[in-house]
Amino acid sequence: MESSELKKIIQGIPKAELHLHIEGSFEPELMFEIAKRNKITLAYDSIASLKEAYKFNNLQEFLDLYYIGAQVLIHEQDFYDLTWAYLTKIHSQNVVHVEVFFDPQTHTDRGIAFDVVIKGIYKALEKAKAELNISYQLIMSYLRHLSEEEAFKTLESSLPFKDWIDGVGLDSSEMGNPPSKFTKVFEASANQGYKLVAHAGEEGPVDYIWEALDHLKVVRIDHGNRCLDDDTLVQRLIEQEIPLTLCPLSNVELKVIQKMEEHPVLKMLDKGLLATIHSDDPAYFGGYMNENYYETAKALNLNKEHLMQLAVNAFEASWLNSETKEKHINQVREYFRSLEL
Ligand code: HPA
Ligand SMILES: [Zn+2]
Repeated sequence: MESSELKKIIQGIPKAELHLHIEGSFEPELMFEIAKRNKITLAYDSIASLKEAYKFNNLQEFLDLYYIGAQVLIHEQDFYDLTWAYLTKIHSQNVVHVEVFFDPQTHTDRGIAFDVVIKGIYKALEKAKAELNISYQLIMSYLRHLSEEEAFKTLESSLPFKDWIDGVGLDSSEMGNPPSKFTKVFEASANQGYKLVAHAGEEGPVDYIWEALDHLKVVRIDHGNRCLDDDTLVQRLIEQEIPLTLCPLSNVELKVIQKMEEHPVLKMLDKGLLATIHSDDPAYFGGYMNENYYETAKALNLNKEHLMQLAVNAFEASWLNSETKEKHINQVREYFRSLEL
């Protein structure tokens, strides 16, 4: 397929984004603008020099910069502007449903109140629902490099806003911080009615995916690249229809894979896994949903059937109710049929 035709097809697909860290959508231009109004001096003297620093050898090198960037977010308006910028961007890419991660501890640890963070994010999400017709779910992620006790404090802080939060996740430095470290707080989160997901098998071993399933009882695995190392696990994921939210550009940028041609998503689709594609931290990894679809399709020579399957899988894997899921899936199928006319 010609590049321009492929791009046009991808643009037109109604898409769902299920793996997105709102702090990772912080574009350098907006970061400088917010830093300026909050009278914070960034360690980089220009947008160009900040972008120059976006070269990572692993997850930790990225996280170090991601947490520094987040430090300029102080007021509710900052969180609102960050979220609104992301939502208008994905609207331009025909993303119609999003499940957004936010990391409260990245902010509460610097003295920003939980309610400041969530109110800014929530108001932008509600505006997008009303004005851009984007449906959403909100997922509060615990930082796994911190203790379970600190995660419990975050759970406690979230309770006044329980109606705004749909689920909890687990992110940050994976190696040395296995899912089992958070068994109790995930159980307590489930008791509050939160749905459960966790990053597992991004850099970490296949055992971490098993732990996320067996100890945390998650309904979805974020990344999960490493599952192909274990046939028994693959069978389990297929039988229980556990989705994997893959992030191809992230995987290349963080050297989880050496090049896009090695990305496991096609093998996963061939095996019948519920694999989906998302952007993770688009401001840091060089692309939003369209760019992730495009680079993956180009490198793996994906055809229209594959693209359709990926788009359908994302709605299937979402937390939309079954009627709305069906509606979106039919729209995806109709779109691909219309391309053949
Ligand atoms: O890609 C990621 N992996 C783990 N933690 C994260 N926090 C933001 N992005 C990521
Ligand atoms: Zn992630």
